[in-house]
Amino acid sequence: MSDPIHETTAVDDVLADLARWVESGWLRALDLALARLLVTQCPQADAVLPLAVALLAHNEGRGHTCLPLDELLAPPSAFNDPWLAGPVAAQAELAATLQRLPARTVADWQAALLGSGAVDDARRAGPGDPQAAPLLLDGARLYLRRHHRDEVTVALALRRRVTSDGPLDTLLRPDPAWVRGWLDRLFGALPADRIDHQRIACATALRGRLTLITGGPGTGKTYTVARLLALLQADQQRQQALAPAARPLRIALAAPTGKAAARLQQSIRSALDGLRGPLQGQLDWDGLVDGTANAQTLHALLGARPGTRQFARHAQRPLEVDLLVVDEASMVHLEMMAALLRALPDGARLVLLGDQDQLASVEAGAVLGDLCADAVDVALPAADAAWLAACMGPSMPGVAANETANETEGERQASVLAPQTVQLRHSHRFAGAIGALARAVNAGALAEARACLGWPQQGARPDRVQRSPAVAALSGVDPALVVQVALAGRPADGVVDPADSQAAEAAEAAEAVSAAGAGYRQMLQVLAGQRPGPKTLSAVPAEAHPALLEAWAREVLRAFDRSRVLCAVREGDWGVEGLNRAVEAALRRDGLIARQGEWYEGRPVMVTRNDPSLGVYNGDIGIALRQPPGERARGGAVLEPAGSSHEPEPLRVWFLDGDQVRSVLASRLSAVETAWAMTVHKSQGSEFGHTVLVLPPRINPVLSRELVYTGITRARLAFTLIAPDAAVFDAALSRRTRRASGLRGRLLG
Ligand SMILES: Nc1ncnc2c1ncn2[C@@H]1O[C@H](COP(=O)(O)OP(=O)(O)OP(=O)(O)O)[C@@H](O)[C@H]1O
Repeated sequence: MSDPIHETTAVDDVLADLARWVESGWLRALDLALARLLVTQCPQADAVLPLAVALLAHNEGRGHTCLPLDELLAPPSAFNDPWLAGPVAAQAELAATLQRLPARTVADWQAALLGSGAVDDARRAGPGDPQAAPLLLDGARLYLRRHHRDEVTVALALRRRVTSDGPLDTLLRPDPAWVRGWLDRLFGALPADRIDHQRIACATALRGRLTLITGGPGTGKTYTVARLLALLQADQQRQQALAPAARPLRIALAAPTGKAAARLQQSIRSALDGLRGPLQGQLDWDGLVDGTANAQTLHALLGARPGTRQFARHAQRPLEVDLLVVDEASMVHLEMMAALLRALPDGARLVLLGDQDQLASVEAGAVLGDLCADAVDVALPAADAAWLAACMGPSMPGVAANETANETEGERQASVLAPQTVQLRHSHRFAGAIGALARAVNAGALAEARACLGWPQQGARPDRVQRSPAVAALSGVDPALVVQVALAGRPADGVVDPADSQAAEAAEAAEAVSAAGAGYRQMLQVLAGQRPGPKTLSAVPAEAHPALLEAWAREVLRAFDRSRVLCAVREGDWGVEGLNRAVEAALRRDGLIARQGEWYEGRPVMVTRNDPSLGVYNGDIGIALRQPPGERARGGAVLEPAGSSHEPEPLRVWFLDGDQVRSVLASRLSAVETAWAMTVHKSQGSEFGHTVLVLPPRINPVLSRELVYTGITRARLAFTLIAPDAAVFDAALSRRTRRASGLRGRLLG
């Protein structure tokens, strides 16, 4: 390392390798640019620096928050792990580059990086140091400075919530018998031999300032939270009776996307409606209903400032809430979680809901997975266990809150969040074939998953294919490649949303099996057939026109949600781009859409960038509709006569939030893409009557068990898999997504 000529050559060699990897497409130009920049700024740096920087940036782009040097430098078999990404050939090249460098061990790399001038030691670095280097080394993990800061913020804030005495602990705790009485009222009396994790979640939340409720789709997370809200409201009223100065409970509901927030609000509202009758007179319902009337996106809750990473709410100007419920927490990335925790007052309760087995957030971090990773199936500390046992009554013998607890403390170091984490295990929605497939996929049980799909053995081409010409015609896919999984069917225990009456379900199911193509055709038929025409409009006063228009838009949007094509990848014929083109072509051929240019009536679009001034957020889905002739809408559904103008009415894009619709002029939406097909990533937080999952013909780094599981669990009634090669499905199931992060380690007790 002392020979400057050798060093320069080694750096150049590494840069040349990186440039080649950019050409071959597995490294981004951006990764190389960052490596070059730091080499220019630190001319004395060892050749380790550009390689580490490029790999760190590459990892960051794939959702990892750090570069773990120990894993990078482990023998090749270990770094074959998909987290280091890239095709096999790239991994071989990387191995060759690593071999060429004189630095071999983690200690060599640490010394080289810390001596480069571009990397600070996290254990010595001060937070606001103006001389700070752009990168931080924390033990064997290399970070971009901001990821390190966010990770430390999240870990410290969560630790504080579960370990220190906060304002909640000074409040008068309810008596366990009082809690038990309320749980019986909210959930019904419990058979003596049953452990009910939904009740455990409520008792856990009552005691602490942080509760994590995880579980697959339909396991009753929202059902539980509605009851938790009622329980906390009852507790607040109890406290107000004892200490009249105590103020009413201030509740906030939030989710990462507008769609998920609307779903949360709707589910909570209908669950509370169901409780109101039995509990009339025992709770301040108006207070509770008012407090839960408005679920927001996290961006809106925190006051996102367009074009910056700043929020209006932060530690110095915290949120004014006593209880914050965040749904779809698996989609919350590290930076957002850090911002949320900074803005949340110490005394407030935080309840995170999500499915830890789903895909992690698009941006860096796998926060929910990290928080829950060690938190399930561990024995509880005695005090927590005693509290739960007292609240649950005889149904909870001894101490095991997580009844499969099979390790004692000391055998495994568990997360400090373990006592505050509850996993719901019983799906109330998925009892049929879709549920069986989702469970098999989540467990990586290939034989079982293949059996659900009608593929008898590994390596064999499906021999029991149910052909679906509608999907095939729509997407230009060979019908032999389409496999449909049976309908979800009615849940075995008969639990069905009131809205899903049996007749509607049967009709919808029959429609669903005829595949997404039929679903889109049906949506376009609703669009054309239910449009309020001049005759309908002239028969009612002008003030009633907006409501008619809104009802039409609502029906079109609901019809669109009955089916959806989801893709694993974006590019190619089997990706979002190709399938969007194929669907458009098929619908145009059938005369169902009249595409002229980019915009056409019936075009479904997804917003790709937040625009608070228009009230649209990344992930929102809307449909372009034209007002009936002679009417013109401005600012939603406020109509004005079009006068004598014969210009076509402008297209407006309509969005559905729960039951509410709103619209924006299509010409004002600059960041949107067509959404006949969308990625599984973007579908998180939504569900569709019939989901068609399309896998690419070749194995791709994005394929994983979590991706397939997330795709399947978007289906409510029917699921169709289009897999050109069964081996791709097998490969996806064999790969678990792993995200490099230090968060899990920072939360160990
Ligand atoms: N203990 C229970 N008793 C009766 N019905 C229940 C129970 N728990 C949940 N359900 C019902 O099961 C269905 C699914 O519940 P819920 O929507 O709360 O699940 P979820 O986990 O929030 O689902 P998702 O992840 O899809 O949002 C709802 O119809 C709900 O009313």
